[in-house]
Amino acid sequence: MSDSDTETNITANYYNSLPHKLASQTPFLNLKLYVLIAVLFLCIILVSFSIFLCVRLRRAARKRNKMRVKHSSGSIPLVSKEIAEVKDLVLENKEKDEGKMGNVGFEKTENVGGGGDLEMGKKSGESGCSSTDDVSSVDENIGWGRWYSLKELEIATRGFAEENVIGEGGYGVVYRGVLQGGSVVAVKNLLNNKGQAEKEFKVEVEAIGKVRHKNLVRLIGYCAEGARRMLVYEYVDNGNLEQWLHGDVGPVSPLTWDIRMKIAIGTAKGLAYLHEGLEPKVVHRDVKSSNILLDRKWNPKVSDFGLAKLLGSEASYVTTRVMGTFGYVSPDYASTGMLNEGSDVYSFGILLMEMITGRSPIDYSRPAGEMNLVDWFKGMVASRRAEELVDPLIEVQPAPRALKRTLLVCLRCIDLDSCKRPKMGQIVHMLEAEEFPFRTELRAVRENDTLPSTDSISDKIPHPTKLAGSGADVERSRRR
Ligand SMILES: Nc1ncnc2c1ncn2[C@@H]1O[C@H](COP(=O)(O)OP(=O)(O)OP(=O)(O)O)[C@@H](O)[C@H]1O
Repeated sequence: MSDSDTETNITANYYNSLPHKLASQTPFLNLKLYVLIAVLFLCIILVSFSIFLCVRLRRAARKRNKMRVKHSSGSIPLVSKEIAEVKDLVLENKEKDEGKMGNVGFEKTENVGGGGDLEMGKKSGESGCSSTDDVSSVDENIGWGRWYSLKELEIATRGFAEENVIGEGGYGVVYRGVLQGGSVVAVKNLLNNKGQAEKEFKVEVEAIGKVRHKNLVRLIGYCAEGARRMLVYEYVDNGNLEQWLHGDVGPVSPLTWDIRMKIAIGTAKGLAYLHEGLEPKVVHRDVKSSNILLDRKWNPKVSDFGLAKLLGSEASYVTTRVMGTFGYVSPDYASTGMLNEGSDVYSFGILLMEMITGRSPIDYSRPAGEMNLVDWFKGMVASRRAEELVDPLIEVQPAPRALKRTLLVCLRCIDLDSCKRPKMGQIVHMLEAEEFPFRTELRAVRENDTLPSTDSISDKIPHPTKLAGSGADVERSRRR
């Protein structure tokens, strides 16, 4: 091979080599190949990063949505982060306790005069829901409300869109919906949780389907299609009491003393109707601030009847599984499983304390002596520091007599002896009556120079945080 041949070969090799190819110009904007490759590589990295970012942001938004309650005005306070964490802690503890409980199984009950199972009133052969055009016949069928088809509720909630989520409870997600006629409703889409949805569904329909009271949230219908169970309620547009008490409302709470009393009295009226105005009577079993919905005029409406029990007159009801929410469950019900309306009265007493003080029943973020509201409350009353109990976010202090009256109602509601607790109807009168405390109560106040019952109550009320571990398995049956 000649020298010139060798040179030609070397040149040819060079032109075929990778470095040369990379350095060669491409038709795309006359860019060199390696520049083009670098640009492409950068683009791929950027696109992947954007996708990753989108996914993360969506996940975070979904998480936030779960914690948040959305409302049309956007002015309703979110529950503060502190409270949310405390709730999580309580839940964690509960879950541990439930774990300890093991598989207790179904609620074993001895019900004297209970309500029995609900007949769903479904026409035989139907798939479960009405269609829009058979509304009138369905109305005849169930009397108090109507069935909704899945399709109707899908349209009302825009396909159960995330932006229509109002909140999420242990039994499912609640959506805001607008029905075809324009009326606004809340749709609770029950989780299909091993028959629990069916149970909650039946209980709610049975307990409040026919009930009409301005202080009880109205159930206007339901949907049962295949395995889907949904409850349709009137929409209450101003959030719930928990949000207003523990959310971020700034230095002054919009809930003045008078508004709080209006809420307390309305709630008491709603419960009095359940206990004293119905046959069989209804025990709510989950009276707490997040179950008190509020309208724009601060009218309260008791909601969430998923744990309610129907008790016939003279009914005594024993359950091996105590239901309710940590901090609100009465000690006697927790330890014996004996259920009567006194359990709701106790929870109402705790709720009233919460309204006076602005504190949660159990708050792990507080110093040890203040974590348990009942203990702290009693201690303050006993050491005659009742004025210091009032929520610092209340700008105008209540009149001493009004404060005394309300504190007295609290203490009577949480009497360890459930028979000594007042009935809800009496509580309404006590809260409304200007002349209450009555002469006898005042005498006791004068004699003790403090509020009556305090001493007798003080040592007896068990620490609610101890309930779950003390053999009384407090089970909220919530299922997150
Ligand atoms: N009829 C309604 N109108 C407006 N908001 C409602 C209505 N019913 C429920 N909500 C809101 O939806 C959210 C979830 O309610 P839900 O009753 O399912 O759960 P919860 O009471 O918060 O928890 P749980 O049922 O586990 O005790 C709450 O923030 C409540 O304020």
